[in-house]
Amino acid sequence: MQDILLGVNIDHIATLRNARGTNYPNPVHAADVAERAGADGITVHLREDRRHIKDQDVYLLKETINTRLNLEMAVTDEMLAIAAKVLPEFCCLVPEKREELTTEGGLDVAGNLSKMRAACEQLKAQNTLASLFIDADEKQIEAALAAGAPYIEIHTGQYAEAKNETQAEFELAKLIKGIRYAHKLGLKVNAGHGLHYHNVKPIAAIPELIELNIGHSIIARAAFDGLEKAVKDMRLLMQEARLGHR
Ligand SMILES: CC(=O)[C@@H](O)[C@H](O)COP(=O)(O)O
Ligand SMILES: NCC(=O)COP(=O)(O)O
Repeated sequence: MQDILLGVNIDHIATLRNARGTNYPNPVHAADVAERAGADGITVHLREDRRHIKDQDVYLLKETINTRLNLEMAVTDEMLAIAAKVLPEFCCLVPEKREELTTEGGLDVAGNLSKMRAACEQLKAQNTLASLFIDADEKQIEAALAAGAPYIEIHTGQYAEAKNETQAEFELAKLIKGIRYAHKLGLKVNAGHGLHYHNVKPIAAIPELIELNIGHSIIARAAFDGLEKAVKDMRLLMQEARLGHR
């Protein structure tokens, strides 16, 4: 069975940096450590309010990382213009509300098909691989295909925030059904949001998944164990899951 890839989201390195307005910890340094620890890609979310990752971080990361940059952003003219200058390898289009603490759900691609299609066409024209961040919902999966996105990223937040084992199993079953359906339609399928060291294995074990994008839990673990070990430990759990070790 194919290895599953790990995209490390370093947003919250920038959260820590911005807490004091210092120039450390530096997201470029974090990306280097993560890549040397085995990250297959670096993900950053350039939010409209720049609460963590700033524009300069994105440009510097594009120039310095050795794997590939996945730029997460809202579907706005401002962000599409930035993506046209940065030219990231991947661009994951996500919903965004200024008042949200973190991403709360997937895009409504079905309800905004022409806008999503235009964004995917612009990204394709600049040779950036578009990924649409959506819930594991058949209507949204079909809309993502219609929009022309080669990738989707399935939102794992409801699974991650499940209050008990029964709810987690229910959400996991929904994710597996949606991921299998998207794969059958020919979409390349990633997943992410809220994954951590105690809930990642059932998701990593889903064979149709190409990559998991994980950030908050890795950066949190790095505060105690260091970023290199935090990344290596997450990758090990993902690889064990793929080999069938529960
Ligand atoms: C789309 C998603 O789930 C995350 O990648 C996103 O970056 C979360 O936003 P914060 O990093 O601001 O919590
Ligand atoms: N798209 C998910 C991501 O990049 C990281 O999400 P999280 O692990 O910080 O919740």
